[in-house]
Amino acid sequence: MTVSSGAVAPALPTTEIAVEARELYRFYRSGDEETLALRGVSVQVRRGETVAVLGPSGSGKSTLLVCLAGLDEPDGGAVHVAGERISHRPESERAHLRARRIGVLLQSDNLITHLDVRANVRLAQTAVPRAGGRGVDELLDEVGLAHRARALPQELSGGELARAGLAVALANGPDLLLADEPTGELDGAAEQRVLELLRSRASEGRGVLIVTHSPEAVRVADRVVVLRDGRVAS
Ligand SMILES: Nc1ncnc2c1ncn2[C@@H]1O[C@H](COP(=O)(O)OP(=O)(O)OP(=O)(O)O)[C@@H](O)[C@H]1O
Repeated sequence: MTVSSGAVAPALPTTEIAVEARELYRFYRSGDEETLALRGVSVQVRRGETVAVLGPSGSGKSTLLVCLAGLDEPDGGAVHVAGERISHRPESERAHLRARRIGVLLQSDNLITHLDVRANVRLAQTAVPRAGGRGVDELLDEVGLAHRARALPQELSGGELARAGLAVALANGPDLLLADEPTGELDGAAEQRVLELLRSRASEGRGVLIVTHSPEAVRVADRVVVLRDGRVAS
């Protein structure tokens, strides 16, 4: 594991890059107040790589993650996922790219409340009916939730919800997995299992970026990017 400036190395062919963000800026305005959440952040995750993003509360970690996912638009800079630009495009195009290429796990969960766990995972696969993908049962087994397949989200514990959310995020076989505190709700054994799962997905040639405070997650990461005040700390 190395600590990185997050700087972008321009020489890699785009086929080797899961996500590349260049000089991202994001300003939030409420009334007269302006918050500079991202101030020129450049980050790259290669295929096969697990990157942990650390930083104090308010340093811009979640903002970076939603900009990489195309869930929010940066005010400046650009994001490319698997060589395709996701920033500064209509929401429908961003959603289409996300459904095919990206798995996202946010702190607020990504489950639809009136569908059981199994149906939630299946729904996330509808954009990618390609052969060779993992089936719903295999995914639920991998996250240790096969026995809760028929449960509704509100019937799950915090740790089970996190793992169901992860199964949904992995359901489309993403080139890029973006996860905000994927192990925050998990005990030691469950955390190990999830971290091993993320590592195994990276070893298949996917890029994995996790926002985390967990020392265990930092330990398994190939590289750490530290944010401070909306900038990559050097
Ligand atoms: N929708 C919003 N409107 C206004 N300000 C926001 C909004 N979202 C985030 N911010 C502000 O932007 C800054 C960065 O927030 P962000 O959530 O990205 O930080 P973080 O590093 O993820 O924090 P934490 O570790 O506490 O989750 C903070 O000052 C936050 O208050």
